[in-house]
Order: sequence, then structure tokens, then C-alpha cells
Amino acid sequence: MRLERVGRRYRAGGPWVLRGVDLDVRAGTLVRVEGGNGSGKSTLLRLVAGIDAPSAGRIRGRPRTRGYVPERFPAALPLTALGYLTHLGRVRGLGSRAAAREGACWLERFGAQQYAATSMRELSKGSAQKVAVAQALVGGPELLVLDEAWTGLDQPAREVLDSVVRERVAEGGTVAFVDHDPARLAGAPDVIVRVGTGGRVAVAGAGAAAPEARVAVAGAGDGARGPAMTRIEALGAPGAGVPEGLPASARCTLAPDGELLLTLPAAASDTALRVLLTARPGWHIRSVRPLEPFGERERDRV
Ligand SMILES: Nc1ncnc2c1ncn2[C@@H]1O[C@H](COP(=O)(O)OP(=O)(O)OP(=O)(O)O)[C@@H](O)[C@H]1O
Repeated sequence: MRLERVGRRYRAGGPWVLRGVDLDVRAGTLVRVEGGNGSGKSTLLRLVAGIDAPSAGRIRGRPRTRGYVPERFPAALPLTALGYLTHLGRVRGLGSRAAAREGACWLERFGAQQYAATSMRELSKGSAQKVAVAQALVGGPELLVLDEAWTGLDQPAREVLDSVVRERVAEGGTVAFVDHDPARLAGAPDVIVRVGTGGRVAVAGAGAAAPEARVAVAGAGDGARGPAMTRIEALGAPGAGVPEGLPASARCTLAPDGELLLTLPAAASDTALRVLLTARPGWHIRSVRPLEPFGERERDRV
């Protein structure tokens, strides 16, 4: 995937959190993102994961299947741990049985199988974090984005996550992560990206895997056009209404279980995401992706 002159600021005329970011990351790459508190690491990861959109520039070639562990996981969902993982597996295209099976496998691998039937609201912080990690892994996404995903996990689960990251990269997946422990996966990252002052991003160091062949601080893009339309999938509380303030251009369907599908012009996706993320009660963004020009039918407006 390629970031081209990507910038992000949170309000018009406000300071740029990220500015002029050019990165070219190939499949099968492990990327560590570093920087001080408030430098913009989470902002960069959200852009990479596709749950936030750049204010300037563009991102091309993002893998179709993505898993994301946010820094703060909205665990207070009205589902059991396994129900949530199964639901997400289905969102990612698995059949119900396969989704349940995979969800159960991940719970077991992280030592949380005993909480399969526990409501997400009742999970301890660490157990909820195990579910947060598991939800990103269900369906074997090509791109895995981990924002301090190890925080709150017990030591065995941390080691499992280390192994899972190495496995994903060995299988050709791309993993980008932030962790404040400098020893986390030490020596493993192919690329180390440092978010510095003024929102500038640079390749600050790298492991042994010929980083210059895997990442480039790129120049101007090749002129390809970005997607015209975007599809946003979000999960709200069952029975929630369509949130107010969505762009008028958005077409949406809302299922009784709280699953919201939005189809809207890519240029309006930033506004829609802001509405969903700031709504109370909040919406959990499941995915944001370019809409295929063919083969995906727009749904009826609700
Ligand atoms: N939704 C938002 N609205 C407004 N400002 C935001 C928002 N999210 C982040 N910021 C601002 O963007 C800047 C970068 O925040 P970000 O969370 O990306 O930093 P970070 O490097 O991940 O920090 P930390 O190490 O503390 O987690 C900060 O100044 C923060 O206040």
C-alpha cells in the first residue's frame, strides 16, 4: 500500500497532526511506528487501517481485508465474547459456523476460552483486550494494525501475540504496530517509522530485512485516481437509530441488531466517520473500504 502526501488535521484551519507523509509498504512487511506521546502514531495507524480518512493526500493499494486493534477498545457491547467474534467473522465473509469456530480458536489461543459466553460488558480489562485482539485476527486479514495491542494482556497472551504477528508476516501479511515497550518484537520489524515534530514522518531505522527494498519515502504519485465511493460498516447498540448529521449523500441500511452500512462519496467519508465516532452512544467502526465499481449493489436508503 502507498501513502501519498498524506496529511491529517482534526479541524479545518487547525494544526496538522501529520503532514506530507509518503510511504510505500509492501506485503509481508512488519512496520513499527514510533514517536512521543501525542506525536500522531494512533492517527497514522487509523489512516493505515482505513478507519479514518486523510485530510490531504491519498492512500492507495490498502489490502481489502484488515484487522485493527484500537488503542481504546469499546468493550461495552451487548454481545458475548464469542458472539461478538462470530458476528465479526460473518461481517468479514465467513459462514456462521466457520466464524464461531475461528472465534473460539482465537479465544483459546489467548487463554480466554472460559469467557466465550460472558457478556463483553462483564469482561475484565485484560480479557476484553484479548477479545479486542481476537476480533482483529478473525478471518485472517491481509493487513493487521495494532495500536498498543499488548497493553493489558497477561504475559502468556503477549507472547502469543508476538508469535501471531511473526506468523502473519511470514504468511505474507502486513502488520503495523505501536508499542511503548522498545523491546517489543525487537529486531523483527522490517521498517521503523518515526512520527516527529510538525507531523513529519521518516524511516528512522530498520531491521535486517533490506528495508530499502521494502519501504521508500516516495515522491509524487503516479496520478491514479482514488475510489469514487466508500463503504463504511459500523456496529451500534441494537435498536439504535441512524445517527444525526450524516452527509446527505450517504445511503444507509440499518439492521435491527445495530449493524449500519453506509455508502457515500469518498470525499464525504471523513464527515461520516466523525459523526459515528462522536455520536453518543458510540458506534464501533468495523471497516471502511473503497466500493468496488462493479459487483456491489448499493442498498436502499432507510
Ligand atoms: N479525534 C481527535 N480530535 C482532535 N484531535 C485529535 C483527535 N485524535 C487525536 N487528536 C490529536 O492529534 C494529536 C496526535 O494524537 P495521537 O493519538 O495520534 O498521538 P499518539 O502519538 O498516538 O499519542 P500517544 O502516544 O499518547 O497514544 C494529539 O495532539 C491529539 O490531541
